[in-house]
Amino acid sequence: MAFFLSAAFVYVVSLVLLLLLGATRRRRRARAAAKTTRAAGQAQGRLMLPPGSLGLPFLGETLQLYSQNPKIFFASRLKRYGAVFKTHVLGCPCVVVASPEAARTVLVSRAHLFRPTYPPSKERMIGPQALFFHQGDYHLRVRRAVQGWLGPDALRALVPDVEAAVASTLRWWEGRRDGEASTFHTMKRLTFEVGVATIFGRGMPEHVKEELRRNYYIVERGYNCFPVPVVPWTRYSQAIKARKRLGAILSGIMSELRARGGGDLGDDDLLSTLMRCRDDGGAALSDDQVADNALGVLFAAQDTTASVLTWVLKFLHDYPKLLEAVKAEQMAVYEENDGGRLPLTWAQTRTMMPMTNLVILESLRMASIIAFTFREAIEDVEYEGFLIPKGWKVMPLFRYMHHSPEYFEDPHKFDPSRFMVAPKAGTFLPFGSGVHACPGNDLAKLEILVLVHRLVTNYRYVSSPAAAAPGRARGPGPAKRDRSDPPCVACSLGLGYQIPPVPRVTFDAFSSYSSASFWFVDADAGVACFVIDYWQVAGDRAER
Ligand code: HEM
Repeated sequence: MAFFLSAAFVYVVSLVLLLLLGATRRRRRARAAAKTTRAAGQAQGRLMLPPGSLGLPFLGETLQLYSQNPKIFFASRLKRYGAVFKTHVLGCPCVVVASPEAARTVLVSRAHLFRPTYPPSKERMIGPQALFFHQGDYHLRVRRAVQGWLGPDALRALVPDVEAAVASTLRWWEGRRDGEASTFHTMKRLTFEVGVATIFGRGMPEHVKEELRRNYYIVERGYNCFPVPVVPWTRYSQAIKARKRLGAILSGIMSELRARGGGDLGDDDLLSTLMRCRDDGGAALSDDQVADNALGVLFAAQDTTASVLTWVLKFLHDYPKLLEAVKAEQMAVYEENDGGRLPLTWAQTRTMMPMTNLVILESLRMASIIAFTFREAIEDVEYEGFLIPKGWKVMPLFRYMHHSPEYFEDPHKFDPSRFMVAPKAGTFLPFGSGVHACPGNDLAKLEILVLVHRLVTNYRYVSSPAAAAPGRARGPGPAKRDRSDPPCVACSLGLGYQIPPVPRVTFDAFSSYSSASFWFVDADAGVACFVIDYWQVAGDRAER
């Protein structure tokens, strides 16, 4: 027996050593390949393109990207070529960068050489004058206005609105029966409410809000569809029409604001802040510019935050000890607020919720809902001896860095305590970096903190027996509160919902709605894929 044990031990140790050796060799080979390419270029007195393959003519490597898990597509090339490589996907030659240094170069230190780039159909849908698509003076001016409005003073005043939106969303969720509302859709309701309060202030009449919501969702449904504008019944055409209606709604609101204020606009929302925004010569933004930016912010704020909220709830559900710790700190706030009778304050969200904050950071890392971004080189750029030609796309891979063992020990483990020590600079970029970094990050965190506070102090997680029935997936959702339960305890979970018939997905456990909607042309399918993927993975785990 002792002999077998020691043989097994020797076998395991040798296997581990061999694996480590293999990984080191692969890394060394990738570095050598990059060095050889660079040296060959230097010898000929010219810059070389980064290593990698441009694949087939026209198609590039798009088929490879779509026919496998994107994570594997990128990981295999990163292993072979190193942290900077070329490829050709979705019709564009592209340089992929996956090191903090390269990401910093593209997004921060030489950001002026790389402009943000989106497909024209997406620009048209959001509004071509929205700040995401610009750089230079116009971008800076609008960004200053948006950033100012999402700064600490504005957020402090916004806490009651976020609390009210959270309370009404949870009340709405509580009343739903199984199958009526997934977590993600419910979180989207919440983020829409908060977005509207932030952009348009408190006084928006309910019927205008409803029109806004109706048209917004039509736009959203068409956002990821193949753009066929001439055929009137496609989702894309419908979305373009709805976008025009949204522009008209905003125009009406602006006229009303002007009429009411006689030109002296109030300052309690983002819309009026944008209307007051002037350039150095004193010229105001046009109504189209204001509308594109207001709707752009609504768009940027919604699915991102709803996605992260969904992941936070999933992780709290999966790690009961963490849930207990989060609940303990939230109950302290609840008690300080006289059993929830007093409103939450900005100061409480900043100082009394350290554990919840760590859970949010770790959820942002694990889910990495914005897996990457795109830029385009506006001239030939030299990076570390390589050429990034003018017009090529550049793709910083955030998720790859967030899941790299080089920067995060045991990266697939959900461990909020890792954030008690700040990560190495430039390795954790859930909100991007540089001139286009997310100005809404504090608002997003505020929404999550307020939701978690309300949820864990008023509800409890339960498992619905219906959820386990064959053909149904168990997902986080509302279960009717059992009045015999002690009040003010944790969160009700356990909705079962019918899985809609959608294509299988090939994501790993930490794919997300946002990336799913990127890979699938249909936004609804994207939502369903996310739900299926996530619960299938949960099921697999339970069987192990
Ligand atoms: C957890 C939620 C969120 C995540 C993960 C997120 C992530 C990001 C990222 C990665 C970028 C940079 C994209 C790039 O460099 O190409 C970005 C930009 C942006 N985000 Fe967010 N975001 C979130 C919530 C919000 C919210 C709540 C708002 C507004 C209320 C917002 C407004 C914006 C805007 C306006 C930009 C463009 C900034 C510019 O181009 O200057 N985001 N976001």
